[in-house]
Amino acid sequence: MPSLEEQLFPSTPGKFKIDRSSHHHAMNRQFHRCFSSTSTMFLWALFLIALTASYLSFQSFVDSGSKYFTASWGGVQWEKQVRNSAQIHRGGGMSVLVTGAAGFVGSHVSLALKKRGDGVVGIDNFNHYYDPSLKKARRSMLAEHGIFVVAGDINDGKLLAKLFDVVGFTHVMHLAAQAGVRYAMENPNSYIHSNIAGLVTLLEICKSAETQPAVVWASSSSVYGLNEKSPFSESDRTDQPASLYAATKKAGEEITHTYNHIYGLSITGLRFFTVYGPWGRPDMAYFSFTKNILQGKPITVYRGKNRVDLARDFTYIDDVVKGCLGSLDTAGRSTGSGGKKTGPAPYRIFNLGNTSPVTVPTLVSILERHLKVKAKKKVVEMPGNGDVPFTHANISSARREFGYRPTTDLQTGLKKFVKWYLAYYGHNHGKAVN
Ligand SMILES: O=C(O)[C@H]1O[C@H](OP(=O)(O)OP(=O)(O)OC[C@H]2O[C@@H](n3ccc(=O)[nH]c3=O)[C@H](O)[C@@H]2O)[C@H](O)[C@@H](O)[C@H]1O
Repeated sequence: MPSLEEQLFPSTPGKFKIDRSSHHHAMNRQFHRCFSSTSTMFLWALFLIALTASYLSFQSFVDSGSKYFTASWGGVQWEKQVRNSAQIHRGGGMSVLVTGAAGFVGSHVSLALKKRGDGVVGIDNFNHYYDPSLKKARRSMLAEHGIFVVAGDINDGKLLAKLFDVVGFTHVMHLAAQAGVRYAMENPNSYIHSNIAGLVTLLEICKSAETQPAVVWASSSSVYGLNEKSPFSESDRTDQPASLYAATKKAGEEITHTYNHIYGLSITGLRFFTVYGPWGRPDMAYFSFTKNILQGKPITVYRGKNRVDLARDFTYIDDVVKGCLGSLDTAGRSTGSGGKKTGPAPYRIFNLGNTSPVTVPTLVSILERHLKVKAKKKVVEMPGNGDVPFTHANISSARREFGYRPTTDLQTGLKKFVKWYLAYYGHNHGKAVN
């Protein structure tokens, strides 16, 4: 389809063919006669100029119109919603911008903050990495508690700047990210878009704010990569990532460090260890296993080299939420203003794990017990797609700094997850109905 511009002003000379065949001589003569007088030519030129001018003004109308009509944010009503949501209802409370608020950890943290009286504004791009209807359901749940989640991308600097115009956020809880270890091989650019470019856009806005917020953000246990020293301590090496996901999270740790160093932003990076629970992520193993077991479909259980089972330091969502709030409470101020540093600010990194790894086959047997259904297991050797053989957090640093103490074992946490899953989806979710 030629563009409107091409149709009006063809750029290819070949498209303006003058038919010289004898059949059309009469028409051609008329055509020439038409142009023979200079006054007619002048009129034609005027007509063309008018046409061009009206086309150009139509174009600019379309441009400004699309900006106006497609904007999903802005306006008096919208600003009011943002302001109301950010309102603090306790003495000494904070106003927090939560990115990825319609996500798993984001929705839980938003709710916990709101419940204790802090102001919360969420932002989420509702992408299709997994079923957006679950994200929308989380947003409705948050709306019932007076939390407004703005539909927008953290790469939209104008939107972020606007949010900071409307609310003087004291803290940013940055949880928006492209998650998933193995999906990085399918869609590497989405990791760069969210975890690198989006992070930088967000930090640029934070550093430019008149009163800079303190930033707490989600790194990942995956930064330990092929580290074999166990348990993993924050000071262990993190220069051997096994996936692009891990590499972008590691890059995030370095990028946030430069913003701390140059602009005085207070930074806390949290290395989450395979977080699970109600309202969780459907792409994660415990969630997809549950779905498949209930549907009577086989599940694939990866196994490491030499038939060694894979293990994860599965961490229950409520424990992680406590860690997030503890981090926000102890974050310490950013020192800069309007892009200028006035002194050093804290830069911290904490493991938020459970300190007791569980193997994947054990995870499956716990699910079987809770679901009262036997799984059809297909055990295959771990493909080289980004997985690491095990994770195990040393959490003494978070314990020391803000009393982090996980209290939920996998058995108990999965029971709560299964209860939520059955209430939300029912027993027959996704089953073919005959
Ligand atoms: O701690 C993190 O920082 C990361 O935690 C999570 O990654 P992982 O620990 O890989 O969790 P998850 O996919 O649930 O696989 C769990 C186990 O099941 C095994 N697994 C997986 C799928 C499958 O089909 N079969 C299987 O055996 C698999 O081999 C693994 O051993 C987050 O997704 C990630 O976003 C990031 O936050």
